[in-house]
Amino acid sequence: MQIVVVGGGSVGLLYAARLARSGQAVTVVTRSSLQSNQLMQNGLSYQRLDGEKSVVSIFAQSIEYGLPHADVYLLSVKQTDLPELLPMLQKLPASARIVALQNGMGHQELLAQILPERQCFFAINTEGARRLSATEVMHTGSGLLRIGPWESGIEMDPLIQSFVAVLVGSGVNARLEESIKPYAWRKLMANALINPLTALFDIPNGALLENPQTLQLMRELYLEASAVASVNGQEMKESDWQEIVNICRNTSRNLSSMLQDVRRQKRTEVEAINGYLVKRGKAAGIPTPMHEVLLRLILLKTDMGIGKEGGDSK
Ligand SMILES: NC(=O)C1=CN([C@@H]2O[C@H](COP(=O)(O)OP(=O)(O)OC[C@H]3O[C@@H](n4cnc5c(N)ncnc54)[C@H](OP(=O)(O)O)[C@@H]3O)[C@@H](O)[C@H]2O)C=CC1
Ligand SMILES: CC(C)(CO)C(=O)C(=O)O
Repeated sequence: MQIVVVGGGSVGLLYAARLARSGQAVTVVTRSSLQSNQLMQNGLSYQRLDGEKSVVSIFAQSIEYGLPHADVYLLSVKQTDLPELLPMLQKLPASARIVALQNGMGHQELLAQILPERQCFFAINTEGARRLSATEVMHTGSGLLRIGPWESGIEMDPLIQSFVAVLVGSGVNARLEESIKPYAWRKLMANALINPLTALFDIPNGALLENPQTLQLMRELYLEASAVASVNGQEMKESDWQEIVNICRNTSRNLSSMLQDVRRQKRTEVEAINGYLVKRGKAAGIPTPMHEVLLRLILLKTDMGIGKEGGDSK
């Protein structure tokens, strides 16, 4: 099976490394030719959860040459970068399958505008990853990669079934689901609690659980978001709150993707996460003042360049 990972960031490099390490035909499509050249020359350095390091040979090319032929395209760019890929995705042959693994919401609607439902699949990832440089990635938290169609009722696709089997064979904790939508809502809730707080306070995920104040903030944000989820047909249970706490615990060393963005002074996904909850809340007449404040604080923090660090060597 030919696999293309679009986006050589934290998550893209994590899965590319694991697939390539087990001998799969995988190509990383990067934004810059500098990164693709470095990957081709130096290989991809991958640090496992247990600390073991290895360098994996990998194919890479820059997006300026378009998308190479593949059976499955794993889209691991941010929500904010998806729109610019749409013209290329629209030209893919009908046999190709897309798996979009963005956090937040909005990607499903975008892809549905350009591709038939039978070509589009979605992934919800609770694994933690951190790109250390253009050619180095570290696995920072254990989790699960759920893959499936957005809604149930779609006949299972053999190519996607094989893709999940290939991931599992590569040691990835991957699972095929009948419908991703309920998981996407639950992941949205988790990201709406974890990401902006870790980005604001510049702390790893696990630190949120160490202070009763942050835990209380998370709980109140959860209750606000649950009301929005409920009017959208997603009833949250106490176990869903527990699951968010578990994600925090299992990725305790991880710097959330939003904190990584703030540090690198990149646009964050806050509009697709807390912003989405605020928008859906407004449409249903449900107040979401805490999510609205977080949304504005993160936008401000990025605008003002607060939290910037040296960044990686990309
Ligand atoms: N990091 C984590 O632990 C987790 C992240 N996620 C989600 O996974 C998704 C990816 O996140 P993450 O890996 O952290 O993000 P990163 O920003 O680390 O990686 C995204 C990569 O996509 C590249 N890119 C952007 N546009 C293009 C393009 N047009 N063509 C080719 N490459 C492009 C970026 O290049 P450049 O750097 O040059 O901009 C960057 O390398 C997000 O939706 C995130 O929320 C989910 C779970 C955990
Ligand atoms: C799972 C989690 C919270 C890991 O940090 C994540 O999705 C992110 O950072 O965006």
